[in-house]
Formats: sequence, structure tokens, C-alpha cells
Amino acid sequence: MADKVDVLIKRLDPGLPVPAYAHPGDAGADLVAAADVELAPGERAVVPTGVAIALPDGYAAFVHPRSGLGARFGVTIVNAPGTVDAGYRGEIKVTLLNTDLRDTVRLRRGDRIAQLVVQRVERAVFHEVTELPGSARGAGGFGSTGGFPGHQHSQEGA
Ligand SMILES: O=c1ccn([C@H]2C[C@H](O)[C@@H](COP(=O)(O)OP(=O)(O)OP(=O)(O)O)O2)c(=O)[nH]1
Ligand SMILES: [Mg+2]
Repeated sequence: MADKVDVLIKRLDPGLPVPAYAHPGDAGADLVAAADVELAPGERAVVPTGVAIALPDGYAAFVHPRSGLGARFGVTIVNAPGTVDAGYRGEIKVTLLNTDLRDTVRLRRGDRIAQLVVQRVERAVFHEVTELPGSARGAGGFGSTGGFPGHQHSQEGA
């Protein structure tokens, strides 16, 4: 059986369910909207979920978009994945964005709008140096390996 972690949860709206995993083995527990929301094309809104949590030290929760909302309606999360810190006791909120150029999206209270992934996280101890150790990648990034449709691979500008 996979590792499990106990997370305290407080319902701020007793009429709504606590986050739930749809299937065994799912990484994300679905979060619901605590209010109706209407998003015009290109519009975003901070949507309450009706829950607050207390994570153990050494954990964080990440608010991920749902692929179905993205594929069907173009609804995503502006700051995906949102980070819920272990010390945060406020309501979890989701900043939804309607990326569709034509259609307004209407979501109802109780609709599943995002999914919460709880993960262990490390705290870094930053050691300042003047030179970093070399690596195979070096400073290449932002498409340095090419592979874009219709474009030739180029080392320039990497
Ligand atoms: O999608 C999100 C992202 C964040 N939060 C909450 C939990 C998190 O612990 C807190 C702060 O988030 P973050 O550090 O990303 O925001 P910030 O803009 O840096 O605000 P702050 O200055 O409060 O840290 O807001 C959410 O409810 N949903
Ligand atoms: Mg912050």
C-alpha cells in the first residue's frame, strides 16, 4: 500500500464535501467550488473551495488544474500548480482562468474545479558559491534541444 499522510481539514461550508480521491491510486483529491462562478472569455476569478487544511511540517499541497475542464472548456489555473504551505490556515482558493476566446464558462457551486496533490517537500539550505560545478546541460534551456514543429534545430540563441 502506498504511503499515507494524515491531513487535518476544516469545512468552512458544511454543505460541501471534503476533498475526495475519485479512484484508488489517484494523486489528486478533487476540490469543489464554494460559489457559482461565471468566466467570460479571458476572464479569471479567485474561487473559494470551502476548505482549510493543516499539513504536517515537511509537506505542501499543490492545486492542479483538471484536464477535463481544460480540454472541454479551456479552463485552467493562472498560477498552476498553486502552492499551499504547511503553515497556511486560510481557505484554499483556486484562481481559475477561462482561456477560451469565444465562450463564457459557467461553473456551479459544488462543481469539481481543481485537484489537490499532497507531497513531501524538502527545505533547501542555500550555500552561496562563486562558481557552480559543470554539467552536461550547462546553461542550455528554453528550447536549446530543439524539436519544435517546422523549425530546424539550432544551437544559436540557446
Ligand atoms: O492556488 C493557491 C495558491 C496559494 N494559496 C494559499 C496557500 C498558500 O500558502 C498561500 C500563499 O501562496 P503563495 O505563496 O503562492 O502566494 P504569494 O503571492 O507569495 O502570497 P504570500 O505573500 O502570502 O506568500 O495562499 C491558495 O489557497 N491557492
Ligand atoms: Mg508566498
